[in-house]
Amino acid sequence: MDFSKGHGTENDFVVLPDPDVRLDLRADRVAALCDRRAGIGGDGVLRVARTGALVAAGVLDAAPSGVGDDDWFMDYRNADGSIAEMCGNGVRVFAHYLRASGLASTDEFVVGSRAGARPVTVHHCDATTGEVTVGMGEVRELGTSTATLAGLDWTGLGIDVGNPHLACVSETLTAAQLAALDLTAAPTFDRDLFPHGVNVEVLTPLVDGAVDMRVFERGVGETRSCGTGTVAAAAAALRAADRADGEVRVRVLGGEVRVTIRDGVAQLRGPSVLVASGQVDDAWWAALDTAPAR
Ligand SMILES: N[C@@H](CCC[C@H](N)C(=O)O)C(=O)O
Repeated sequence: MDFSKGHGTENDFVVLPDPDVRLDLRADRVAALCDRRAGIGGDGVLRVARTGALVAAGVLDAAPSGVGDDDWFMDYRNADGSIAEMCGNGVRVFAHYLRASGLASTDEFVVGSRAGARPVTVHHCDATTGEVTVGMGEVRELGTSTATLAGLDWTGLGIDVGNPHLACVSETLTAAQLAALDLTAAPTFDRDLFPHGVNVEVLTPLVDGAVDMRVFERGVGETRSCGTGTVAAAAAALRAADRADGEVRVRVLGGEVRVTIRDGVAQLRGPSVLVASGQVDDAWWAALDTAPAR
């Protein structure tokens, strides 16, 4: 079984090319692959499959609107094996992988996701590095809510960008205070507003077009970046500054991305790095079937 390993602003993924959907990506197998000590390690898995093949295999009920059977589909899984609708950093790595491996032959194409079609533009690509803009679709505001994280209460804006976020802008928070927060424990949040869980972002206010952000991701824990989270953060930061549209540079632990929001629709631009490729050992993969439940 071939794999590649890549990251977008240090949000890292195991990329599994599986065009015809032969792999059974059970949650325990995904978690084993993402294990940083006993597996390859990653915040998630990106299965590279044809949309039609995922439907035929019963992984998807139907192709999402705007996604054709022959389009490549990013079948995204969180490190704990759960399925999420979208991954903004993942789409950049996915598009870079398709282009670098020759599976995509143009710089503009559509990537399928459970949240719908995500058009990408590959600005630069070689075997190792890429720079990609993703059309992230509609930014839907869900209203104000609160969460407890790092022992503190945060008020934020619930935002749906295909997956759920609570983006908390603190007007008094400095970058140094943000860096000092302990984000090891999972947040508590309003389960009525977020029945399927939520990704929680904490960020500084918009200054000179930029914010600093940290994130606790559903199904993963703290990550060094979250692309959909940066879109939610940008939307919340603009809203806190009484604006709806604009461009925001979002600084995360793993680097920086650029989010543009116009008329409620977002674009995300940022880097991708492909760091390794190889083969998952067949015996290790097969032994997962007899390993005790994790
Ligand atoms: N890291 C991703 C988001 C991955 C999904 C998220 N953990 C969820 O469960 O919604 C990104 O870059 O957007």
